Amino acid sequence: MLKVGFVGWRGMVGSVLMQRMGEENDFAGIEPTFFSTSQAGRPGPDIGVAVPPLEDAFDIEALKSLDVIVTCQGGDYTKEIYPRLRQAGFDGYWIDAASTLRMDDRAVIVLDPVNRQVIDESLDRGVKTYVGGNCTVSLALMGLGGLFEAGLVEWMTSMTYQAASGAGAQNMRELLAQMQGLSGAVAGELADPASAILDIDRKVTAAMRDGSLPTERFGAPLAGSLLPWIDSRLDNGQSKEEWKGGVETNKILGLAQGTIPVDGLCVRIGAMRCHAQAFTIKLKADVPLDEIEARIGEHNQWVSVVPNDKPETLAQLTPAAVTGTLQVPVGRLRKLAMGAEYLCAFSVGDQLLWGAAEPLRRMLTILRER
Ligand SMILES: NC(=O)C1=CN([C@@H]2O[C@H](COP(=O)(O)OP(=O)(O)OC[C@H]3O[C@@H](n4cnc5c(N)ncnc54)[C@H](OP(=O)(O)O)[C@@H]3O)[C@@H](O)[C@H]2O)C=CC1
Ligand SMILES: N[C@@H](CC(=O)OP(=O)(O)O)C(=O)O
Repeated sequence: MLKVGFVGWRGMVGSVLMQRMGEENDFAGIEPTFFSTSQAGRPGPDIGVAVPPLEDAFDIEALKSLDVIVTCQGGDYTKEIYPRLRQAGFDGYWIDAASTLRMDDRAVIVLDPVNRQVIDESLDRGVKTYVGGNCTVSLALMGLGGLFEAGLVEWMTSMTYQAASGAGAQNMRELLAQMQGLSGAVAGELADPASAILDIDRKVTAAMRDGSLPTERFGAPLAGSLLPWIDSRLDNGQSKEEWKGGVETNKILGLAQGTIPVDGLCVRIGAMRCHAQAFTIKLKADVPLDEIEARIGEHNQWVSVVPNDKPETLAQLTPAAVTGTLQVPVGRLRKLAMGAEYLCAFSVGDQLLWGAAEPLRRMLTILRER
């Protein structure tokens, strides 16, 4: 039985991972040990069977004794522990949610419905480091995998609408507190159907600008607004989040860097945990729309094609409809006015499931079943 250590299981991504592993009965086939950077000695999680107290996540000797380490603890932890652990002789598998090692030559980015072949070949070659992809990248490939698999994509832009959860649990709370602040600023007017909408708008705008909303996490009001910048700036003017779109897509697909250019703008919006993306896809040929829909819809069991009409779109293609599910609907499929090889599409996906925890859970299953 595989000895598996879990680090970061208490966090938001880790909790979703624990939940999914419970739902899929994944703990049955492994011998789990739970670690913490701050709670060593405290009771472990409730996984249906007794588990020993939490171990110290900085204890290299304890970590070294494992076959597999799954970490959702974050990049700082990976930066500190991974090199020390490998140097100390750890030869087991390292499965990680953080971006730190993604572009490292020793690591494979895992998204098995899309790149199972890359994963299997890497396992055969003895690769021991497997990292989940950036959430928007994984969700784009889960949705449009059928087009990439058929070699139809010449280039793609992704304009994102990213949820607060991508920035962390505290950011989700801050978004809600901002919403509360805005509605509180006009509570009286909202209760009075006769109040003037321009008065309401003026007060809401004033609340957004007068510093009364909490902005410690996002740095600016997100509720009632949006933030067209995610992560740090690179020298070429891209944000780091935008850079990941190109480099991670090609790496996941097992292609040389730059083979399929992918770029766009990444924008934070006031959704809770579902990322959405609007794509412009330059096809290599004028493929009919029904063939495109078939290729997208048949690629994996989680993707679905939403008919390009308003009622179906509002019912199926929104964060409200998708959140908490593994579904990745793709809709608004039509050829753009630029020409028959220019396709647009819109997709939505839960960024904590396929965007973070699910690829890791499935990588552990692949190891367990080998
Ligand atoms: N958020 C996201 O959407 C995505 C995140 N990731 C990666 O996953 C990493 C972790 O992200 P995320 O899960 O959002 O991080 P969290 O901040 O939710 O959790 C990280 C760690 O914080 C510690 N912690 C301290 N206080 C608490 C508390 N009250 N409740 C729970 N945990 C607490 C826990 O470690 P301990 O037990 O050691 O104290 C926990 O494992 C990120 O750094 C990123 O690298 C990857 C993809 C998406
Ligand atoms: N940066 C993403 C979330 C995330 O954690 O991404 P990454 O795993 O690439 O650091 C967002 O803000 O929505």
